[in-house]
Amino acid sequence: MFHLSELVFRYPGPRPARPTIDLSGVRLDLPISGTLVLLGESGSGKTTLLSLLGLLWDRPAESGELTYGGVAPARGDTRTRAILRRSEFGFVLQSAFLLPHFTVSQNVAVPLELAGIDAASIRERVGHLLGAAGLSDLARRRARTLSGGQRQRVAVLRALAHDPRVVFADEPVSNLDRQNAEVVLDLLARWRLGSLFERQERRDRLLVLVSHSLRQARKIADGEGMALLLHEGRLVGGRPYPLAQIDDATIYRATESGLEPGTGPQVSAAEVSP
Ligand SMILES: Nc1ncnc2c1ncn2[C@@H]1O[C@H](COP(=O)(O)OP(=O)(O)OP(=O)(O)O)[C@@H](O)[C@H]1O
Repeated sequence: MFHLSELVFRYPGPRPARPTIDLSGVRLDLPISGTLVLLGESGSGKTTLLSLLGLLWDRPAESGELTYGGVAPARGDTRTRAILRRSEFGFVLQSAFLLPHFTVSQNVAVPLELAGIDAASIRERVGHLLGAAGLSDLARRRARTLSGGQRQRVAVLRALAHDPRVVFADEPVSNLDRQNAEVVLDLLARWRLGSLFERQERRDRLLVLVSHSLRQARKIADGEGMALLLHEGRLVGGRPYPLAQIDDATIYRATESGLEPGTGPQVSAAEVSP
């Protein structure tokens, strides 16, 4: 469970007029299950909120509280953040930060090595993942020689390799052609639902997804899922909505009229517990 309470965040540097993320008055409990889509116009704070949830900022929020599994790493506690990130989370960020001089296999193996898994099991799992992504032929290629689409597939495998509890994906298919996009979406869905690793439990993984496209988000979430709709760093309606209850007109109304949390867009907001 993520728990957020009154979270306010500003980037360091010249103090902007308003915080980048302003969840004053908002308390959220987000279970580790299903898909959580961060929606909103460009600059609304989606990537920033994703990086806060992913504990990528060693500088904590300006005020408020964020805990994961009951743990709130203290200011400056970079070690706890790093341990949680590498054991519990996987990241597919906008630029695929692969290790350029490592091979494809070595890149995918990184989280498994960090987890201290034995060499034979790593080889087996990496082979399985490369096969699932159609990358077996490229196992020995240096990452720097890959195309953009290949690189993104490797980045997704690396994010999923240790079967993390939460995967954060920031526009994971926005720069991909249809074929590569299908592969990436399929891998994310199979990880979440367990079939990628023959995991029985289907409901204990969370995909946090940033997307510009409601249609794409719906597809990835498989018709289910919750959405946080951001506008200028604030949470429209002050709560998550079922993805199925949001349409493009809702997003347009919310972002055009600058609705404050609480006044909400015209979604039929049945009390929702995400
Ligand atoms: N490292 C940074 N330092 C200072 N300001 C930043 C930084 N990163 C982002 N911002 C600012 O924070 C605001 C929110 O940015 P963010 O990237 O979270 O938005 P977004 O909704 O993900 O946008 P997009 O859809 O265009 O990716 C923007 O005004 C942006 O200029």
